[in-house]
Amino acid sequence: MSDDMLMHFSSNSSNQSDQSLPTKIAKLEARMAGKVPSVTPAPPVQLQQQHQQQQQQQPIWSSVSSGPKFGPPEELAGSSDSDDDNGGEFLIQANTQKRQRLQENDNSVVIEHLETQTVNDGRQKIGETEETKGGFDTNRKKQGRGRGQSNSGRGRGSKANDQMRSQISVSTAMPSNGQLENSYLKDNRPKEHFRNDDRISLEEELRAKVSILEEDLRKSRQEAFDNHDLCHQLEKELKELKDYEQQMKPKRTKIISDLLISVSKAERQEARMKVRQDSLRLGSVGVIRAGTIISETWEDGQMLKDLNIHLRQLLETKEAIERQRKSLKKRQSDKGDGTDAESGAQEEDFLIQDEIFKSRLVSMKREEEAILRERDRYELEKGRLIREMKRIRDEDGSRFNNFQILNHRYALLNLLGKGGFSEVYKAFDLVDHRYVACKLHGLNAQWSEDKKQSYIRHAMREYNIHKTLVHNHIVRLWDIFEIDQNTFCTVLEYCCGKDLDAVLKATPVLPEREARIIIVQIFQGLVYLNKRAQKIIHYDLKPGNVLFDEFGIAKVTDFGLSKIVEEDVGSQGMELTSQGAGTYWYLPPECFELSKTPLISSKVDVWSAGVLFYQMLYGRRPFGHDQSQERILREDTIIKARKAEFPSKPTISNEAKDLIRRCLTYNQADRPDVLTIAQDPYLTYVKR
Ligand SMILES: Nc1ncnc2c1ncn2[C@@H]1O[C@H](COP(=O)(O)OP(=O)(O)OP(=O)(O)O)[C@@H](O)[C@H]1O
Repeated sequence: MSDDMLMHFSSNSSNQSDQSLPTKIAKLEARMAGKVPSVTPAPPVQLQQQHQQQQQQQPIWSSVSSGPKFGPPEELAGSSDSDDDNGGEFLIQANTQKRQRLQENDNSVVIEHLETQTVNDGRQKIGETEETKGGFDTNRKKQGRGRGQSNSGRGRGSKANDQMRSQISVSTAMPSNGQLENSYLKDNRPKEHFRNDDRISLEEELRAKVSILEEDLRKSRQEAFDNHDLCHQLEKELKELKDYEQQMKPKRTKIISDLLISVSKAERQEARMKVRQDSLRLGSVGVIRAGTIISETWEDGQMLKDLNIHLRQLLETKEAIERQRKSLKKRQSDKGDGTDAESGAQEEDFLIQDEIFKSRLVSMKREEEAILRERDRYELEKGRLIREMKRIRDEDGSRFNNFQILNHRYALLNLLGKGGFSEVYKAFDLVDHRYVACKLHGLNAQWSEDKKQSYIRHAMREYNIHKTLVHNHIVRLWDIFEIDQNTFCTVLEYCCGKDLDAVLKATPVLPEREARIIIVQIFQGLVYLNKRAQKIIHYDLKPGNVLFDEFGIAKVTDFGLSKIVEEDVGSQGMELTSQGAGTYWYLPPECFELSKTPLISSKVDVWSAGVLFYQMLYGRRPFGHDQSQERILREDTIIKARKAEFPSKPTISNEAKDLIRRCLTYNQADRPDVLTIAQDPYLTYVKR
């Protein structure tokens, strides 16, 4: 072969795709010499080096795997044709290689063992922290998990693992090509030459990987340790906070109750001061003694005295003017009918004089009416003052007036009022942080055990009915507990507005629009009571049992006399076994039936609501308004209450009157029940 050609081939040999150059050169030389060379000439040193480089440049997966599948790239397969041409020589070489390989086998076993061990070591170490199922797959899973847990871990560990992953994916993606495998086996010589170096570099590579993984593991452990530490620290802080909260709770409670007590004390002082001031104007309670009997009497205040003096003066002046007018008329008639000019002037004088008196009398009438209105206002103020005086007196005499905390929870503040057997206090719930009304039921210590038991049974019945009621127009009952042997407490939703009784005392006649919305709310509460599985008759609907919250929402309260309607009750109602002491002005005729046990139903509440509505509109009750309870019973006032009369003033709509008539239907059988009357168009606010 010429030097030029040799140069050409040697320069081409730098092209990595031609890996069988030595063989080709040998073939060409033989062809040029016209014979097949008996001994293949040793490849030039340059080519040997290139071949070595090619071996080294083979991807890592080819050295990791010792199986034929992972053979060299396809150039080897491409050179197989020419290999067939000098097959004999190749066989000799292959045999020689076989021998060498046998010698090396021992070494390779050692190295393979090492490889396996290194990989296993790596796995084992990883397995110390995470579950290992074996193989790279497991490693991959770990890597995935690690990524989720630590970003830094991803950067370090993932590079090595990505490399491994690519090796695996390439190896699995390689087609199993028999030709390729054979050619690889046949042309295995260069590999044999570099096997040791490859194994060493592989070993180093694996070691590097293992150390990266170990480093990763160390860092993950450190992170886990740090997190554990942090967790521990947070737990400790939480516990400290809880302890602190626990420690502070009584202090906080104390601060809240102290503040509430200060406010309540200031309110008490203010209330007493106002009563003193109002007393000067409106009057006060004096004591009169008649022999050994001491009784209280009301002494009017300056306001009423002044009004009365004014009224008296007005009357006196009015009488004087009337007298003057009479004498003027007398003089006029004595004079007779004059026809001259003088008598004509006198006549005009009389007329003017009379007109002055008449006009004065009219204006005095206006003044008198104003004074009478003032007197009415005075009476209302006097009533409010008397109630407030009574409340203060009750508060002063109450054994719960010293701001006790009941049941470790309810801070009692000021007395709201006193009922027949109970005192109602405004209180603050220190647990739920809201105002409540605590109704303290006191049993008279003088009562027999039987009477006490009966009272408790009665109150428990009320509680059991009331506690199940949850409606916007029914006062909620939150709690019940015993205070001592003779006292227990029910905790109610606090309604800071006045009750309807107080409203009507201050303003006896309400505009129809206001009265209507109040009665609509009461009926909504009643509808709720009648739509439950266990229907309830309130039986004691009256202005004092309708409370208002801060927004003016009306709520029905006091279920002390209420009755649960039994399931098998007929259309006429259930038997009224315990008559109770409902307020007679508001009870229907059937409740006064004494000849037989009355049958009652929700129609009782319909009647009461009718009386309430009438009272709001006309400022008086339809039956027995000025009568005492005792007189109503004695005179059978309600039994005789066949028809309600409607005063001409104030003017009330026919729809309102019709509703009242329906509610006050004398005959119980003809009276609509709650659910029926609730359909009345006057009680619905649907736009038409
Ligand atoms: N939940 C409440 N919120 C605000 N004030 C209330 C509440 N319950 C009752 N009161 C007020 O407490 C006072 C006494 O109430 P209580 O129900 O004991 O009296 P009563 O109805 O007049 O008496 P009785 O129950 O003997 O008929 C009344 O002025 C009432 O307005």
